[in-house]
Parts: sequence; structure tokens; C-alpha cells
Amino acid sequence: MIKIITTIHEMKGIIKSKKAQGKTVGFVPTMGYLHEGHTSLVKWAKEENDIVVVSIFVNPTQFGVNEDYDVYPRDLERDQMLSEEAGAEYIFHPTVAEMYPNGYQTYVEVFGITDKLCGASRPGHFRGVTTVVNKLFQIVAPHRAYFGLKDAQQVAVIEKMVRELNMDVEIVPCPIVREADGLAMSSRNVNLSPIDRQSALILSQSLMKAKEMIQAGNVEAKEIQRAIENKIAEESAVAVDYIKIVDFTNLEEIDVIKGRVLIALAAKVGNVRLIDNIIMEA
Ligand SMILES: Nc1ncnc2c1ncn2[C@@H]1O[C@H](COP(=O)(O)OP(=O)(O)OP(=O)(O)O)[C@@H](O)[C@H]1O
Ligand SMILES: CC(C)(CO)[C@@H](O)C(=O)[O-]
Ligand code: BAL
Repeated sequence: MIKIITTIHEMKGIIKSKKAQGKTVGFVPTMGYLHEGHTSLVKWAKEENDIVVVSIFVNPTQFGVNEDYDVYPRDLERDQMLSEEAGAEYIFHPTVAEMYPNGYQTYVEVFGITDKLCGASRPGHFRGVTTVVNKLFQIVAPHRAYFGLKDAQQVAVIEKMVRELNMDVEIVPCPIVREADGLAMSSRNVNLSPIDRQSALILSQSLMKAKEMIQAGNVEAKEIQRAIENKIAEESAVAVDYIKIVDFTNLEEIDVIKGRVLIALAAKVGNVRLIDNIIMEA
């Protein structure tokens, strides 16, 4: 039976005793309301480690004041069942006060690549992410941590933090899991109205169109970007935040499709902000 741990003290004690028995620890950080994207990470973790810890914590420091912290979906009972089915042994589910007690003043920040893409639209977001991920790594002390490439920039930021702070954890990026019709799975999809859910399909469709253009030999980033813009413009309910074609190693915009390229976008569909991307090797 999976165990829910709510205190840092108890979580650290469990990890210490498991490591003393020679066990390896895989870690899947989440904000809960799990779907198959999350459970795929748990399954990857289970294949490569003796025990798997999933954290469920809607982290307030990564939400801006006008963002959706209050309406972010939550369902611990269902998360418990899904985590257990996928093979996790522990859920770490602290309160906000446990993670950020009164007077809390310590933050971890990666500069540069956090100013781009989602970082440009959500100032302070990645500072909250790196701070909480750093804290979670201190508590769970995993051998490996699993992150979805749906949040491609988050993967790049965390990899940079781990490298530059000499942290002893292997970051394992995992592929995007999609609904049968192509929509990238996201906890926030539940907040889409049925009509908006349909409109949201244009996001993955526009990325597929970009992929086809590149596979057909088009290397002009501007042309591909314009094709994505035009495709999304077919859906009036979708308001683009950004569409960017960047080098995945540094997130710098490129003119010519070459090397490991990230095509990333963010858009509001109704009141819900969604992200999606594809990574191409050219
Ligand atoms: N569709 C997906 N495929 C693969 N990994 C995913 C997918 N959705 C989320 N993840 C990963 O799960 C981890 C936890 O993400 P999170 O709890 O924010 O879920 P989410 O569904 O991305 O939520 P939201 O889209 O509302 O931010 C992250 O590493 C994230 O990249
Ligand atoms: C990594 C993370 C759990 C930190 O709160 C969050 O940003 C997420 O769910 O991707
Ligand atoms: N998956 C990223 C969490 C967020 O949107 O805040």
C-alpha cells in the first residue's frame, strides 16, 4: 500500500533508511491531479530504481498573483490510487507551511534562459520552480528525477541548475504523452469547457504541420513560425502567448532549422493557459 508522507522529517528518515539498505531512489515531482503523462514518469522511474517517490505539491511560489493557484485542480485520493497503480511506494505531500514556514527567505534562481518563452510571460515562475525543486531534491535526495518534455523549458532550466550547482542527481527527460486526438495531457485540461477543449486541438495540429514542413525539407524558421500562427488563427477562441523556434541547448531563437530544435508555444484557450511543443533533430 502506497504511503502518504506529509512531513520533511519523516520523508528524510525513510530515504535515509532505504539508502542504508542499498536501494536506489527515483523521484517524480508533480503538482498532482495526475494523468497518464504523470504516470508515464512514474513507470519510467520504476523501471530504473528500487523505490519511487512522487511529490504532490501545488507550489505557490511559481504562480504569479493573477494566475490560477486557487483553481488549480486537486484530488489526492485519485492521485494516491494512480500513483500506486503506476508503481510508486511513497507520495510526499507537504503543506505550504511545511515547505515555506513563516519568515521563509531563501530562493534559488537560474538566470538567462529563464527570461525566455514561458519565463517572459510568467515573471518569477522559474525562480519558484527552481526553489521548490531544489528543496524537494534536498528532502528526497533521489538518484534520478523524472521530468516531462511537455515543460521543455523547465527541463532545460533544471538541467542547468543541477549542472551549475554540482547536484548529485540524474535528470531524466521523458516524452510528451498525448490524448488520442493529439492534445498534450495537462492537469489544466479539466478546466477547459467542451468547446474550448475542441478549439485547443489546433495547438498540437499546428505543431504537426510544422513537423511536416521540416520533414519536407523547409529549414526557414520564420516560414514555419508563420505557418503555425496562421493555423492557430483558424480558431478564434485561442489567444497565442508565444510561438518560438529555438535551439534547445540555449533556447536562443534561430533562423535556420539545424541541430536540436525546440518549437514551443503557449496560448490561452478560454481562461486556461496551455503549452505544447515538439523537438526536432535536423
Ligand atoms: N502530457 C505530459 N506528458 C509527459 N509529461 C507530462 C505531461 N504533462 C505533465 N507532465 C510532466 O509531469 C510533471 C508534473 O507536471 P504538472 O504537475 O505541472 O502537470 P501538468 O499536467 O503539466 O500541469 P499543468 O499543465 O497544469 O502545468 C512535469 O515534469 C511535467 O512536465
Ligand atoms: C516541477 C514542479 C513539480 C515544481 O513545482 C512543477 O513545475 C511541475 O509540475 O512541472
Ligand atoms: N508544469 C508547470 C507548472 C506550472 O504551470 O506552474
